Amino acid sequence: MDITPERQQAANDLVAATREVMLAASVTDMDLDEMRAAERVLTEVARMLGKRARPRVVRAPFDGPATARSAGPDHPWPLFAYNPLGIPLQIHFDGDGATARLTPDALYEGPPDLLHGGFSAGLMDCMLGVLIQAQGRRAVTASLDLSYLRPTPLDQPLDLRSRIAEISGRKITAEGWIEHEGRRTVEARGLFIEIDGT
Ligand SMILES: CCCCCCCCCCCCCC(=O)SCCNC(=O)CCNC(=O)[C@H](O)C(C)(C)COP(=O)(O)OP(=O)(O)OC[C@H]1O[C@@H](n2cnc3c(N)ncnc32)[C@H](O)[C@@H]1OP(=O)(O)O
Repeated sequence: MDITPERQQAANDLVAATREVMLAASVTDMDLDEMRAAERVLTEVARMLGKRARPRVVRAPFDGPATARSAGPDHPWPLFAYNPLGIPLQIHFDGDGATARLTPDALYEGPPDLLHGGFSAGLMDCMLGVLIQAQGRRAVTASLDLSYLRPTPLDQPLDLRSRIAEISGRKITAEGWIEHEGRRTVEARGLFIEIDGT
């Protein structure tokens, strides 16, 4: 089925609403009966949506980040607009770098009141990988090293950054970091290998 702009917007709105439900379901303190009632509604919604489904989540076009990069820093590329499990990011490209701002909520908690380190790794993989994709290169992560320098808080704005460090043949090294109030909490360095593919 063709993805018209209206359909794309409806799918993105549905995913955003699902994310709200995920957060609400995780932190709700309702009575037992209310929780059961909510569960019945959600099960019904899942049945309704599943009546006609594709086997995989919709893929955004490969050249989307490159198009956003050519349009300039005021045209961010949205990540995980079709998948409520991903952490939604608006990635801005500026020359050889990328930036994003995120305020992680309770869904992403690891240690009490802090961002789970696995999510930090996922965010860094995305910031590095999408920056490479925005240069028109098809590459996969071969290795990703992280240093957790200090705790990363929830419910506070975080700045995410990435830049290309080196390109040598098929090997692309990129670096990234997460900042809170101007101090780095996480640093990452990843090796990406260009692959053939359409
Ligand atoms: C259709 C496709 C769509 C794709 C969309 C992409 C955009 C997505 C963007 C978002 C992405 C999101 C991110 C994701 O989620 S990507 C998903 C997670 N990553 C993977 O699943 C990758 C799995 N691994 C592989 O497929 C292969 O191992 C690759 C392709 C990486 C290399 O196997 P290949 O047989 O091709 O290469 P080679 O063995 O000839 O090695 C070549 C060179 O690389 C060096 N080397 C290799 N591995 C390592 C290592 N671990 N550490 C250090 N160095 C390593 C090696 O020494 C050699 O160097 P040199 O001797 O030449 O100096």
